[in-house]
Amino acid sequence: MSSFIRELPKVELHLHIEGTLEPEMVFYLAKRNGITLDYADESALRAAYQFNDLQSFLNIYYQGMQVLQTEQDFFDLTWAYLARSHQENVRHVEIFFDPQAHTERGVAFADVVNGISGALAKAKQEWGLTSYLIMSFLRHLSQEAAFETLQQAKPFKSFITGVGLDSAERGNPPTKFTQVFAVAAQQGYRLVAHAGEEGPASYIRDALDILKVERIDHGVAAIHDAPLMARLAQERIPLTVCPLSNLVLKVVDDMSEHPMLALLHAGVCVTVNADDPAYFGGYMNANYQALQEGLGASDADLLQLALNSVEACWLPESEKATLVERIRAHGQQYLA
Ligand code: HPA
Ligand SMILES: [Zn+2]
Repeated sequence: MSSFIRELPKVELHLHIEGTLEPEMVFYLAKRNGITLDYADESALRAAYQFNDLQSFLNIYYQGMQVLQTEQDFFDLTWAYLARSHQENVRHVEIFFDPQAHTERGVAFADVVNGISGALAKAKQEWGLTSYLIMSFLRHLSQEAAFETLQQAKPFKSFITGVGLDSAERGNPPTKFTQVFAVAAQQGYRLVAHAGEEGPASYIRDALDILKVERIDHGVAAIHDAPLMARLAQERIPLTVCPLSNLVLKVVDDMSEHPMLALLHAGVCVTVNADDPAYFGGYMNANYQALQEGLGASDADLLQLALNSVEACWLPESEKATLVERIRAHGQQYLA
């Protein structure tokens, strides 16, 4: 790992907190909560992390998170992620959580949000690590279920900045959630959606034009649609791209075929993110490193990607300016 990458100030915009659940914590929480697991030990669990596509990952992902039961569990999970991020010089994060994956199992919405928010507040206090929380609807469930979740979120509105859309993409188009996104916007949530990960470029268009999202999560399918790519570049619509995720879930066959640099050099506001790092082999630094070693990204490319993340994030302009200054100073130190 180069010191350029390690010391680069970073912003993370596409991270599922449940996707940071490391096998060690699965076993620790299972024991604490009196849950028996189907795996003998941590390495047996890790060995089950063999994915062919998004669905094969989601099956393991929803299974693993069943050890998350109490507010303290959500606090500990989030705290471990933030400590790791702080170590990797991540300065600001905008993270997803999947409330329906927990309330469906009988966990209280309040326990989920209070646990996560408590850790976010502590990281801000201790390290100045800033954050926003994004509530993601599961797209394999109905729009009605999403409406119920939006209702449950009402008392916690001050802790939740945005609404997103994740889980199984194919067959669950953005248009399935048109009304609930419109109501969420009226309530003051900012909007994002996963689109164009496994699904077609048309899902990216529909997320923009029908759901009215301001950022696309993944969006790599845009590489197959030249007019869409031109529009993304022209309007500087951010894509929160996740290189190691795309490799592990076989969205690309090899990192050398990843569209990140083609999108970057076409002027699209692409950003680097970890998605579900416990499952995909690495956190932020590992994703930057994969782009450098596997795709041949230069330090100047990585610097631009980090600047794009600041442009794409939801911090107030004054805080963005501070981050831009730090990243540029880092560039001057290394690239002069
Ligand atoms: O990458 C993802 N795609 C869709 N749903 C998800 N839920 C967690 N990670 C993902
Ligand atoms: Zn994701």
